[in-house]
Amino acid sequence: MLWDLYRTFEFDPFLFLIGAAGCILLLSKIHFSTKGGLRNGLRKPPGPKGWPLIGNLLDMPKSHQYLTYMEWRKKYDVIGVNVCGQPIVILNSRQAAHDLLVKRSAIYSNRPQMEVLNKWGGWDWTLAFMQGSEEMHRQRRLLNQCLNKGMIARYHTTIQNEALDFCSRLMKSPERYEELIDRMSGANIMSISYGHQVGEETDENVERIHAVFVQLIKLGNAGSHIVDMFPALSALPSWFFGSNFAKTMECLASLMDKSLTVPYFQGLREIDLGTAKTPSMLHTLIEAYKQDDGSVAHERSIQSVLTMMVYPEAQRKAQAEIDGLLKGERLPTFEHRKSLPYVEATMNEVLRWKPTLPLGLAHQSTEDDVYNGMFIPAGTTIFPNTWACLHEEADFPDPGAFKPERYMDGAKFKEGSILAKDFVFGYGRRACSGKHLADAIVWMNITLVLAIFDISLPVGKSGSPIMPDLNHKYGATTIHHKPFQCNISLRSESLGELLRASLNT
Ligand code: HEM
Repeated sequence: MLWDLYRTFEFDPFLFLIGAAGCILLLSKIHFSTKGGLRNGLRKPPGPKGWPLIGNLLDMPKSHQYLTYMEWRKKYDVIGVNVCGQPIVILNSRQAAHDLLVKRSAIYSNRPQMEVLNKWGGWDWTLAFMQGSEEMHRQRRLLNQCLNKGMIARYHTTIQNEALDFCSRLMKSPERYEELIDRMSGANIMSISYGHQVGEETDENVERIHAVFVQLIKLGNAGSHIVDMFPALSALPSWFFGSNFAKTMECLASLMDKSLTVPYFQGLREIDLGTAKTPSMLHTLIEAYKQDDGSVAHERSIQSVLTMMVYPEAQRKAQAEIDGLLKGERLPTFEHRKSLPYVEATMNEVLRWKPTLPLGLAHQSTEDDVYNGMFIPAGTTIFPNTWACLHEEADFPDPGAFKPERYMDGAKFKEGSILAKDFVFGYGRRACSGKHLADAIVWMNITLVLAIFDISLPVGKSGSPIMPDLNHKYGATTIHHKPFQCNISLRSESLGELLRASLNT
């Protein structure tokens, strides 16, 4: 990056002045926030000691941060660090996450400034990275109107049809499972948001969602870039941070612009022509803004394939439950959800085992606060360590193992079980707006795939099964499985017939 900087930088007195002003602001911010007084004998949240001015910059892990924070948790469940003057608090327990982000949601529901994404990456219209404002409340209200729990039943038919379509494509080309999961996630978003049916094989809207997601992984969470820590630096042109960075930003901004406008106008045209699929959110809220977050649901679906392959016992139990209810004569629908507790437990474990957003999305506090004698100043960035909340040995013995049985009481779903969905979709007033929709999409796809297919490990030349690498990659915000091979085959010809027949009805 420095090399790019030298190559592209030519001395410009105006830029020099801006840069100098930025540095002064930066130093004064560091000076005042590290000096920031503690009142009446209150203490700071504990954490590694750090250095003058840069604070804990050198202590911060470069990758898989949630695991390092879990290590630190052995000493403290609420950790305070300070990176170049920016106070950061990491909530390492269910109790702390609930106490602050849910119970005190009124003052912990801002987002840290995401200058890089919002200013250069064209994300300023997306709710997820918006700071508290009238527009943010308006968007949440609109989304809630379309996606509250009671509304989701309106989309059941669409979700079921997309899942059947996915299964029929999977039946023809099982080796393309990953690409097909991508298509299915995008297709759900497109039809539910805009009433737009995606094309036969490739669809530019779905491909765009995927491309945005790939760029986003590179950029990541709050504080991933120096400009997010010191917003004054955003007065500099993007090329100041390297030509690659500037190109990535340009590409992301153009993708984001098209993601907003292309499907929106396509949807309006389809409504006008009467060719739109209904019901869609666009139908409900012609003027509403839309969110493209199918990518997270995508990773959930991939992980369910992975777990079913590596944990065949869980797969067999879930299939036995489905067969016991439907006798191989019908395919599951949403009506069967309550009668399939082991499938529910399996889904809960898929969500818990490797939460896609292990540190959620960062929140920011808007008022000074005191928690258990610790002073948390306004403007603190708060990371809920969702991974730690769902990997607590006391709550989930042997937390690294995939065990749906944790939630079972005999043949019933155990009352009072800790539900992963209370954590993986975030907390309080900024919790995921699409959580009920995502819950329905993930359930339907897991259940149909279990009902129709067997997923197994591929066999190598020596005749022994090839185990996938279960270590995951961690982008700046999200967990990703490493590529793996698997065998997906129809459980029986009659199930294939049932699938073909349901596609024709
Ligand atoms: C399995 C799939 C999904 C997971 C695990 C997930 C998870 C999350 C998480 C952890 C957050 C941050 C919550 C917080 O700040 O505390 C979030 C925010 C958000 N999600 Fe999702 N999400 C999923 C699917 C969806 C879908 C399908 C949609 C849209 C239909 C959606 C729309 C949003 C929006 C709009 C926000 C921002 C809310 C705000 O900042 O006020 N999500 N999601």
